[in-house]
Amino acid sequence: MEDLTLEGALDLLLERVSMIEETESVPLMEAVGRVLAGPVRAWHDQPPFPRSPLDGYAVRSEDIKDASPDHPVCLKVLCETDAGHVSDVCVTPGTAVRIMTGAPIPDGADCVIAQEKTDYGEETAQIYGSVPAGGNYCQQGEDYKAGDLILEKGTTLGAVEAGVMAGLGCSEAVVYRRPRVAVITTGDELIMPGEPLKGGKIYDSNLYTVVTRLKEFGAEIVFADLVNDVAEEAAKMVREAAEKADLVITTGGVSVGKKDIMHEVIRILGCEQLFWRIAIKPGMPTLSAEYDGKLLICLSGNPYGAAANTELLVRPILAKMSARSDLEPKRVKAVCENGFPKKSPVTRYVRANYSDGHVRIPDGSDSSGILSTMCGCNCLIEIPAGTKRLDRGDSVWVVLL
Ligand SMILES: Nc1nc2c(c(=O)[nH]1)N[C@H]1C(S)=C(S)[C@@H](COP(=O)(O)OP(=O)(O)OC[C@H]3O[C@@H](n4cnc5c(N)ncnc54)[C@H](O)[C@@H]3O)O[C@H]1N2
Ligand code: MOO
Repeated sequence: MEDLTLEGALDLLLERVSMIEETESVPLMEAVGRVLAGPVRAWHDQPPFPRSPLDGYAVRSEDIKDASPDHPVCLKVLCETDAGHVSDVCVTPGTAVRIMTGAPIPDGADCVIAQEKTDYGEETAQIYGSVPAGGNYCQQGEDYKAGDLILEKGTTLGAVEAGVMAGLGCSEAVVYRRPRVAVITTGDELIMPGEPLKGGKIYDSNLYTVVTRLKEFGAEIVFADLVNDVAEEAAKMVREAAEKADLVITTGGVSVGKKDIMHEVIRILGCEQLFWRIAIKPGMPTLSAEYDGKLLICLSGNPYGAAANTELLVRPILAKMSARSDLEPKRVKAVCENGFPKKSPVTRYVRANYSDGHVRIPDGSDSSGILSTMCGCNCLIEIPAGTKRLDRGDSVWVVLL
């Protein structure tokens, strides 16, 4: 099993999950990042009426065709119409309606002249220029027409899509339910941030890295807790978490030490083990099983290993469950701006910064146990198994975070 590649591990995991088909209606304000469960069609024209794109006068182009600063045309101003109000007057030969940006253009007018090209008259207005028919005239439905397909089923809603739906009059969006994920961190050494630091203890950082990243991927976190290195307790917690979740992620306790309890947890739960060990670093001892029809993915406890494998292993699973192609890992080619001296007996993923075709490895330790040097990084460099070293100028694949 040690020859299992990342792709092989992903195949084993992905074949056991499917897209969540359940749907729900959510307030549009909270719908960003959610996936539309059906197409959105317009039920009215946008804009719903012809409107003025500027402040000026709604006129008949015919009336002002010969107007110029030297030979102004004088029109009778019938009334004023502002945005949000409808005027029932009709612009007839020799007349105009004072109009503000966004107001409906009254019948009879076929163009709008900007107020800067007039004397701003209230009773009568001197017009100093001409506008062709249809000039400064936003047609009803120029954005979209009733019946038009506005957003396709499967669209991941962003801020712009939310605005477009709001423009249509939607206050809710019908979307697929989010994947429910449980996160459990294991280790006698762990204490929660906020508690006093005691001898031999460290703060639990994985719970925060993994939970917050999964939230960024759109998961609903239904369970998040830490547990001591006691297999029975951890098994109880996994059982409880799996009742609520579609997917259970744990960190720690997967290697070969006496306290690496996750192997025992799997036995206690009577799980089908899918794999243990992947030929990647970090994350070599990753363990996976299926429990009660749900995936249990046990990541390495090393903080960088947990963070990197949340990207490499968990993210593609959530992409599939939530039908979010925008979550699929993106790989690009880049040229190294600096080198990496270590050998890579297995495929290695090194934290780095990608910009404009170039990639730079940060100063400081690349160790699996160290997280701080990952701050500000936006990619993982994939160093193929068997590579002796990376040099400046080498071309590499990077996985964007
Ligand atoms: N004799 C061997 N020892 C180890 C091997 C091996 O092949 N033979 N593999 C090493 C590799 S590679 C890895 S990766 C680690 C994986 O260990 P575990 O996943 O079992 O993780 P732990 O031992 O529980 O923790 C590792 C490290 O990370 C710290 N940790 C754990 N959880 C958290 C957390 N939630 N927040 C912050 N830090 C955490 C923990 O204290 C350890 O220092 O095994 C190697 N050993
Ligand atoms: O596989 Mo471990 O996460 O390298 O250090």
